[in-house]
Amino acid sequence: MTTRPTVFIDGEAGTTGLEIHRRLAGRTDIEIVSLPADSRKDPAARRRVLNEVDLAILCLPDDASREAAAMAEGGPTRLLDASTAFRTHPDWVYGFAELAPGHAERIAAAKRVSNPGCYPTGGIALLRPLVEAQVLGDDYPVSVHATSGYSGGGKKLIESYESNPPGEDASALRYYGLNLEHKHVPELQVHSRLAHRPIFLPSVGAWRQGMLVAIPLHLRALAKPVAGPDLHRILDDYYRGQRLVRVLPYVETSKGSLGHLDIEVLNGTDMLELFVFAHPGHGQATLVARLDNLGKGASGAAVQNMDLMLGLARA
Ligand SMILES: NC(=O)C1=CN([C@@H]2O[C@H](COP(=O)(O)OP(=O)(O)OC[C@H]3O[C@@H](n4cnc5c(N)ncnc54)[C@H](OP(=O)(O)O)[C@@H]3O)[C@@H](O)[C@H]2O)C=CC1
Ligand SMILES: CC(=O)N[C@@H](CCC(=O)OP(=O)(O)O)C(=O)O
Repeated sequence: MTTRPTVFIDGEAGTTGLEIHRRLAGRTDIEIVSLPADSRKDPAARRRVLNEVDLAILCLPDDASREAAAMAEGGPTRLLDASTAFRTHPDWVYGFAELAPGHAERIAAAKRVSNPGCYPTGGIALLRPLVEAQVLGDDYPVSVHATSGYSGGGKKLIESYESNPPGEDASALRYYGLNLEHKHVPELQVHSRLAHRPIFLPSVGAWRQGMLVAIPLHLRALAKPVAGPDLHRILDDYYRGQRLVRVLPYVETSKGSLGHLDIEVLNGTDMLELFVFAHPGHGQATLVARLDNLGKGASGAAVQNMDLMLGLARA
């Protein structure tokens, strides 16, 4: 009889932890280890389990993740962290399997993997192939405009939107991160391989889940003389054969075709869709990523990384 790998979800009662649980329900190739509800925040109980299982998935606030990683330091347990704490840490492998050729294998071999942020998943997926192709110079002044369903804000923001009456945070749509200090900027810059900090303008609104990430480009400012179809071909080649990243057909906007994208289309899936819109006459393009912030933007990516790390099928 073969033993099944054991998996502990630290923070299993939170938004990301519950979604991972839901995705793993019914899986017979792993064994989920849980703490009783009354000891799920007990440091001694967590330390014990964190050193017993094959893989621990940390779905905790940053400080609690750092604390859990310290508890598991030196032990045999492999860690997959959903927080922002280690996403640019040199000892941790960034958990975006489609980042570059061979990257899924790096995740599979790693002892420490950091699951990407939801917004950077879209931004990096669009930028990295163009930087690698030296079409987008690493010094291009990148701006990323993105919008997310409120579940991206975790339990507190969900309660605010779903309580009756709604909390004061529950606006129809609001910009935030206007201090240009959003926690996702470092990973967006590092893993896109940009020389300078991108400007990142996030927004959140009154739908539960679903995310769009848009990057406008002036074609004349690119490092090579390329047109919209070239940008599309680079992305299409880069992600060919990937199960969870789909590059949609090129859209030449001057031909009056598709001029809008809906945000909730991928909800409940782990898919990431990439679009290139360009207007040759104006020399302008918009790259867009669409995803479910709780899917490929969080729990879906975590399960994909878990499968890679444990050598289970599907990844
Ligand atoms: N929501 C999202 O779309 C995404 C979130 N993330 C990241 O995942 C992590 C979790 O986020 P999210 O699920 O949204 O957050 P939530 O606030 O929904 O859940 C966090 C969970 O961690 C528990 N917790 C807090 N401190 C401790 C501790 N010291 N020991 C044990 N458990 C603790 C909380 O307990 P209690 O229930 O008592 O509050 C809660 O259940 C964060 O780092 C976030 O940045 C990543 C990608 C997307
Ligand atoms: C709408 C909203 O508040 N979103 C969160 C990001 C959610 C997310 O996925 O970020 P992490 O992966 O880093 O937790 C924010 O902007 O802080």
